[in-house]
Amino acid sequence: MQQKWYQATEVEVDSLGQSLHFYMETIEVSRLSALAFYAAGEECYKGERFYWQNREKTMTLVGLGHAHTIQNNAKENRFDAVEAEWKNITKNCPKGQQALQPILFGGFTFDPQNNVDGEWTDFPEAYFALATFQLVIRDDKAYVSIHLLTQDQQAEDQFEALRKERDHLIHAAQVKEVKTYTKPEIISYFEPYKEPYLVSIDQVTALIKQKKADKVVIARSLALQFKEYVSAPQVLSQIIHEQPESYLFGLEHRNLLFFGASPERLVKVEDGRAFSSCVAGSIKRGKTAEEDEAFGQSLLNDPKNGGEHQYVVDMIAETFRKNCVDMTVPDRPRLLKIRDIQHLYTPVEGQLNQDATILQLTKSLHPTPALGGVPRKEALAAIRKYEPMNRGLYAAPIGWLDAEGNGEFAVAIRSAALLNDKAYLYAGGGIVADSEPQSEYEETLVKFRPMLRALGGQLHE
Ligand SMILES: C=C(O[C@@H]1C=C(C(=O)O)C=C[C@H]1O)C(=O)O
Ligand SMILES: [Mg+2]
Repeated sequence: MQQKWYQATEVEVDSLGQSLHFYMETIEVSRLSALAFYAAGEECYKGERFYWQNREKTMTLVGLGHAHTIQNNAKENRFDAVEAEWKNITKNCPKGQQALQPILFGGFTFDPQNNVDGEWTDFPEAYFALATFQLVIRDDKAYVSIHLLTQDQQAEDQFEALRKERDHLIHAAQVKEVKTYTKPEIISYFEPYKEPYLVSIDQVTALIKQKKADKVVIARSLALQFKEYVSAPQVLSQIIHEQPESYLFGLEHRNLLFFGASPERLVKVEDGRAFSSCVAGSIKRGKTAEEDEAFGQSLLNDPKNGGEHQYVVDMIAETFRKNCVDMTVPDRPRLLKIRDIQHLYTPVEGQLNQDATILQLTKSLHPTPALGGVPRKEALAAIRKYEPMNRGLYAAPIGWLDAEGNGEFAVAIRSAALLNDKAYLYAGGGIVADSEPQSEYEETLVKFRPMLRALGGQLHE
């Protein structure tokens, strides 16, 4: 017999001035493939799906369909607006049982001041969804929830139809053979701003030498054209197999899938404890264990990378100091090794103050000097001036929160936007006074690699 929980609560959605009823039901199901569940939504829920898995693989989340979206273009107010609306919707939700929590998933774009047209045109500055069908796999248990927000007080028929649809989706995910997806076939590969990028590194280091900023993260993109349409499950399956040691994420908005495999946590909140990670300073992996070790040691001892890293530690530690008690920050970084690259890494944690929340921390932390720079204002101005693109969700916070204030946001690097038969990959690096254009360029090539591999390409060394 399946475990089953059903709840109905009344909420007010202020922005619409409406009173809504929130019906939800959660069942425990035998473990199923999260990707197969995602793929089961291919026909009916394209454009309204999301996928998430944390680094430790202890939490996997899939959403199909939108029971409700929270989106806005409220600039610096966007974090508060999302928080207020989510609080309103969930204020009558029963607390205490993690498995029954409705989850809000989405992201905040990197820079709401950026209006450069392209693949991110029309993408909201804050874009979050509560899924109609939510799959959560935690500690080897799988739960599927139905969420329905409606004005109807009598929604039994509607809810019954959703139960049928849920059973159909679970069945499809459980019985279909595990599909093996082929890699997309690339027909053209284009580095749109290679020359301007190299020039901009010199311009930014000049700016830094004139003491107008200390560090600025400059990024660029790579454009791919495929032979034919590429599907979301097809690319997600590649990163699931190829990047197991990273956060994995996919978020659909209309015909765009933003996806990636990031090693970097922005913030996690669990039962009142907050965690962040400082990840900055990079070197490639060695071809042998010995070479890898030697590269790692040289990264740990390199003053230029150490400088890039320290700006991040100082800023995240300062933010935690303001929002937490019992804060811990190790004295020196260690190495974070992932498939294609090694980074300097310093974890930070603390006990959250009463009034601090995951979205308030996200608001304060974004962008950290790992993605923006120091000072923040000057760095953002330099990015707007020297980066001829729109980052969209690249380098931005992406993740989830529940009704009790738990949640996690990753920094959406090692990421790409897929639009039908085209993809745009993004990568950047921290520029400090002694950065050199050619080695920064090569660092971005290494950072493109995870998404390029997933999309069927490879780099000429
Ligand atoms: C900006 C990126 O990565 C960031 C920059 C790093 C660096 O310059 O050393 C390292 C890790 C990330 O914080 C990216 O991957 O695009
Ligand atoms: Mg770097």
